Amino acid sequence: MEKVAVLGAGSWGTALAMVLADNQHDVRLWSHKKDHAAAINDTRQNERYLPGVQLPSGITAFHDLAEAVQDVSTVILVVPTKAIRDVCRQLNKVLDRKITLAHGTKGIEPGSFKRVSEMIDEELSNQLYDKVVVLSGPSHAEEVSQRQPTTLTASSENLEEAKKVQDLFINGNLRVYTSPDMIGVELGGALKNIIALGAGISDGLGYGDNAKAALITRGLAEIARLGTSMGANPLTFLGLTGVGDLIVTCTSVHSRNWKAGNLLGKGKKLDDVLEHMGMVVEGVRTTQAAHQLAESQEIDMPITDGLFRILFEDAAPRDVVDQLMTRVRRQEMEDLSAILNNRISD
Ligand SMILES: NC(=O)C1=CN([C@@H]2O[C@H](COP(=O)(O)OP(=O)(O)OC[C@H]3O[C@@H](n4cnc5c(N)ncnc54)[C@H](OP(=O)(O)O)[C@@H]3O)[C@@H](O)[C@H]2O)C=CC1
Ligand SMILES: O=C(CO)COP(=O)(O)O
Repeated sequence: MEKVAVLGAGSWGTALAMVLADNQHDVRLWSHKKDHAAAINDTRQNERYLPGVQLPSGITAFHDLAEAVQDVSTVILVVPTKAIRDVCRQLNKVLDRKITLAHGTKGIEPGSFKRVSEMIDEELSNQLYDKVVVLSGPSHAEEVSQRQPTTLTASSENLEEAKKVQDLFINGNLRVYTSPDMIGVELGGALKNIIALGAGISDGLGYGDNAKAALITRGLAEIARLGTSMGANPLTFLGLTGVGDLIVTCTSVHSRNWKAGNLLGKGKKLDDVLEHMGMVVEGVRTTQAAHQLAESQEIDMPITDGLFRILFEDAAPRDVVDQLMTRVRRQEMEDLSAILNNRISD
């Protein structure tokens, strides 16, 4: 049994805490809100984020970060991307020894284009951990909390650290693989949220399965182009954290990104949609970041560009679909082939 702190008491932090408790670990679930931590301990439920789910007795909620991380061997960060830097700065003040550091957050920071592990590396004192581990894959909290079969990948530049995280989480309901391709795993998890917004819009507009399959596969093509140019292994995008997560997020009723896109497709305004959601919709900020990143890398990302125009320039979704359908004729794999050829010749 290990003492593990899960920082972020939203739907995903709570579901991951449940897996750890099922595996007999002593789990400290940290909420930055005092009344939220107290309510979790009192009711043994996280009513706001996972309503109706009974929490195992191995989970204790904390509001005081110092108490939450006291004597833990591992810290799992599961706050939204925009909160990562702030929580790391708070951790510097309260951690007093080296721990295994993992995160389950899916995003890219606008402006800096940093992946979550890069943000952590910039903020957290390097004496406190070795290499960050990312835990990612097709995994909605609602199903994990019902102990339905799910798969994840733990990736790190230090595979021993990834294996520690694999050991902590793996059980009969949750199969955890490892991967050395941190860049590919983090980018796949972050970028699929953009395509899921697009899939929701497509459904909201009343388009059918053909359109969604096209979005998923052409979305995967542009994710692979950007990811490969950033140094990822292109094969990673064919795995759980690439096409796997893309499928689940574009097709599941649980997806926050799909739901937000669906409301946009039905004509709702972005601000109203985000207010209505009440949970983080990472794809919105990631669209901004990926749009900037693609421009700086000179990578063609037409779906991401279309999403950017819908979200930030008030473009009409139907017009964006028309523009995507009438682009210049292409060979299906030409851009990715060119990027791979460049990498081989470098
Ligand atoms: N939900 C899922 O199924 C999955 C989510 N993820 C990823 O996990 C990450 C978290 O998502 P999820 O749990 O769904 O999000 P939720 O919206 O369900 O919860 C977010 C949690 O983070 C808290 N929070 C927000 N800002 C801060 C802050 N500055 N400091 C501390 N805590 C903060 C929120 O508190 P408050 O109540 O105050 O807002 C809330 O408890 C995202 O990157 C998401 O993409 C990955 C896989 C699956
Ligand atoms: O990453 C997820 C599933 O793997 C969760 O996606 P949503 O944030 O769209 O719900």
